[in-house]
Amino acid sequence: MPSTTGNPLYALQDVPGKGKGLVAIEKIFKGTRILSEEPIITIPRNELNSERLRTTISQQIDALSEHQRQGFLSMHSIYPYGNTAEQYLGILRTNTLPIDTDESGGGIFLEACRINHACDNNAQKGWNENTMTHTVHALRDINKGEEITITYIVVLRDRKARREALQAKFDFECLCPLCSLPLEQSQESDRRLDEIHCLDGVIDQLGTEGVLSSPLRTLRYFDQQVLLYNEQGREDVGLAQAYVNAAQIAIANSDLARGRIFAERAVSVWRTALGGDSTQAIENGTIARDPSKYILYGVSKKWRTTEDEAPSGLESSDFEDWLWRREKPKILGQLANLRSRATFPGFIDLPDENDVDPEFYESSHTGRYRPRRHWCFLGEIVDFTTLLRLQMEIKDVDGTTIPLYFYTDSRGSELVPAQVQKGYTVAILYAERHAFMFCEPGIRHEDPQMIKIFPLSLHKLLVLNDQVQQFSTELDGIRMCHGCGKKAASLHRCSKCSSFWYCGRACQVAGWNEKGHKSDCKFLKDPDLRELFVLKWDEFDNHIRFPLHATKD
Ligand SMILES: C[S@@+](CC[C@H](N)C(=O)[O-])C[C@H]1O[C@@H](n2cnc3c(N)ncnc32)[C@H](O)[C@@H]1O
Repeated sequence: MPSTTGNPLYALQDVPGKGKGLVAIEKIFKGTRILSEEPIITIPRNELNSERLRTTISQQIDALSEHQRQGFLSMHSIYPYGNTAEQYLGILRTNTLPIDTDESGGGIFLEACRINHACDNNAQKGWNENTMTHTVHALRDINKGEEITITYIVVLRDRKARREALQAKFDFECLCPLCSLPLEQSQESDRRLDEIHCLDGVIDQLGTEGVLSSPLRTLRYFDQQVLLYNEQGREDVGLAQAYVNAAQIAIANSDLARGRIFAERAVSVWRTALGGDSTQAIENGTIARDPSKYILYGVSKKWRTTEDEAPSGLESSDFEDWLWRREKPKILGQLANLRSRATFPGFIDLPDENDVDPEFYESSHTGRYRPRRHWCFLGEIVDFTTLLRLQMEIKDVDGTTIPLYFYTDSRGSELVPAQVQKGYTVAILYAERHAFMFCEPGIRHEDPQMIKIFPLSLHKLLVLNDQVQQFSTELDGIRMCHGCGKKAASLHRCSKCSSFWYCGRACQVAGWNEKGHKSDCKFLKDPDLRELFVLKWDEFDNHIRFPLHATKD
């Protein structure tokens, strides 16, 4: 049967196991508006009185043309009925699509309501408040003879959750390609969809605080969501929203270059999914043209760039690294850098102990979460006291002072008193943010093997790190002499710390006396400190512990 509105793109046909459905009668290209339709019946938004609701709906049905009435009555209902009023209600409950106006919250559309569900839907439904119509757009190319499908589920979760929701609300078992994947692939897809959902929760919780006080961490979430959408092959409203969020965070932090690109990408997805005349495409188009129009523009100046600062000529993966502010993966043979915020995060960037922060954790094949990589919090002891337990005030790389409480079995007395000194630096593996009942958030330390105190200030440690980066790194067999700065292949290393290299005796003396190696050598002799530099922080097999070199062995 051809479309009742004379739309040449599809026809209403019997679809085995699903009743009727819309089927493409010619190839429909991605982004095509498949239909744009006004409701024949609208459901009042604020009518709570069921009697009045029934009357309003009956009046609308009585006013339908014969053709519309036939169409309405032929729609599927999953509810049994004993009289006409119940029959109408059953059809409405099975078929209503959302409308977003002050007066009405949903409605019946002669054609759009005939579209069946698939969890890997090839089309997107949406209410367009500018045209006051329900629209359906192709999310990908749809072949002639292929059924047009939308999703009935607002948040797409794992297969089990989807199955339960569809059974309960629409009384059918979904056998779409996504639900029919072999077990292993289905589990992979479940993991991705659940992770996207979990990230939505984390992002909601962070709210504007995430945009301003920990923008990089929040941006990582959107980055991860986009990667997951791409892996899943979904280009829908969720992906568009992730780009909108990324644009907002960039622009709020004055990064106009990235803000514009994210907004452009959002517009492109909104256009495909909802059309160029949708409010979403129009509003984000305005931001893409002039990102400084965004209301939160410049609330922080942290990432300031101008609109034309985007690099040109980069390989696509390098461009994405730039766009998402990803830290470059280390070149093999390079040393870990203690200034890397991904590996040595400040307190604000640590995972919250009550969340499964996807930047730090991933689900393993056993279904449990495990760290994606190792990380280590560094903080300098500003003060400490022992009342019931050892407690410290420590200052992180951002200068933020936070409490550290020892909840180890020995309540901190396992530490040698000489190690616990103001001005020394505490390193805590896999640290997480803890909300204490009695004071501001900090770190609750439980496992004695996760902590180490280095006898130097955080500033000194970072300066030493810079030296190590310069003088310990080998590139193509070449190192730099710590004494004179000359680069050569045949240098001799300091036999005490094995970390710095010299042309010969004279350079070693110069390094020792004039360039501070006399004191640095003492610190670098500590194998745990050296391990901080050589550990492969990005490769997680098992948890590491102090002493680090023993873990490695
Ligand atoms: C809004 S109606 C869709 C149009 C309906 N097939 C018809 O003939 O009018 C929703 C109903 O269609 C059927 N349906 C939709 N998607 C389906 C699917 N993927 N598999 C089986 N039945 C489906 C279910 O009976 C569901 O309650």
